[in-house]
Amino acid sequence: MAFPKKKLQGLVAATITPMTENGEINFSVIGQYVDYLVKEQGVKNIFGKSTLGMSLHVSSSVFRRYILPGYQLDQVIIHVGALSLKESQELAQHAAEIGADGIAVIAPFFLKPWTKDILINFLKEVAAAAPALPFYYYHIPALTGVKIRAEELLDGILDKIPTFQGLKFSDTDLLDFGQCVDQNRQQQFAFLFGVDEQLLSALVMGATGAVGSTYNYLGKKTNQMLEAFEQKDFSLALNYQSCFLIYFSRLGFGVSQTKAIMTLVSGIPMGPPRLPLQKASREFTDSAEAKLKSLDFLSFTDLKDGNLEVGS
Ligand SMILES: CC(=O)N[C@@H]([C@@H](O)[C@H](O)[C@H](O)CO)[C@@H](O)CC(=O)C(=O)O
Repeated sequence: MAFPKKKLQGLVAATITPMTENGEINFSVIGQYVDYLVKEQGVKNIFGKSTLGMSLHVSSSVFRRYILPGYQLDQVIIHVGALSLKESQELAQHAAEIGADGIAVIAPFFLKPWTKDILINFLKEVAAAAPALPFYYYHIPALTGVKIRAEELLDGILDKIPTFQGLKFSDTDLLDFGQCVDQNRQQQFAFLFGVDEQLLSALVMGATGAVGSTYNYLGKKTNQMLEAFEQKDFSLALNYQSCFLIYFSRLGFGVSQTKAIMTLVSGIPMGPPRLPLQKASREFTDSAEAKLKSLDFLSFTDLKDGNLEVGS
């Protein structure tokens, strides 16, 4: 099936769901948030109802707000995985109704599929509920507990799911990822990597884009890494990735931490997560703030020379 939309590539921010202090969705800052992503971080695609955005806790109607005209987003992909097939299908239909550019689905994670064929049959039924939308499989075995290799799943997938357009691969198994790319080159799928700390390695393996939490506040820097990679300046690209590894992985990447970091960096109040997740502690926020200041966060000076000692 041919879709009119251009291929999803480059960076895709897994959306954070802004909330008020009492746990309601804070619709009033969504416009500001989108503006920040596009203008300050150079990130024009979003992945809604993401893991980071507390997918199962948040209604899909929230994403209507991201699809308003004038927001300058290229693509809004909505994750429609749920606890039952019927619910996933309803979410898929809803995504189509509100004008999403694509849907993504994780493997069912409570009563789990145990073979490739069972998983494919499930995904096929969800995809069929939104036949005009590109479909992406969201592979995140550490959270779903479904360990079927992505490479196995992709074998012959277009015969079953004609709307299949790509893979969001949130796993550290680069061999599996590389095989997915290698064995499907002719298909022009989007191979979107989802472990931000390893993006450079995934680019080497053929990633065509990335979906992740850190692109909310590190989008600009990661775009510079993509550019360095494109220019074959691998040493500079490695400096960006190392800077990320050395400094940011120490801060922590959970939902609460990401909300706290994003609030500090963007100035947009992201609020607390919903239970059972806990708000980042005061200690975390204070130390993150000090760390970001000491890093001269917005400039990351001296990267070009490989000097990673920025304010450490
Ligand atoms: C488990 C998890 O949340 N992984 C993140 C990564 O972006 C992750 O936060 C990052 O690599 C830092 O560890 C994404 O793959 C998840 C994501 O895109 C989503 O929220 O749907």
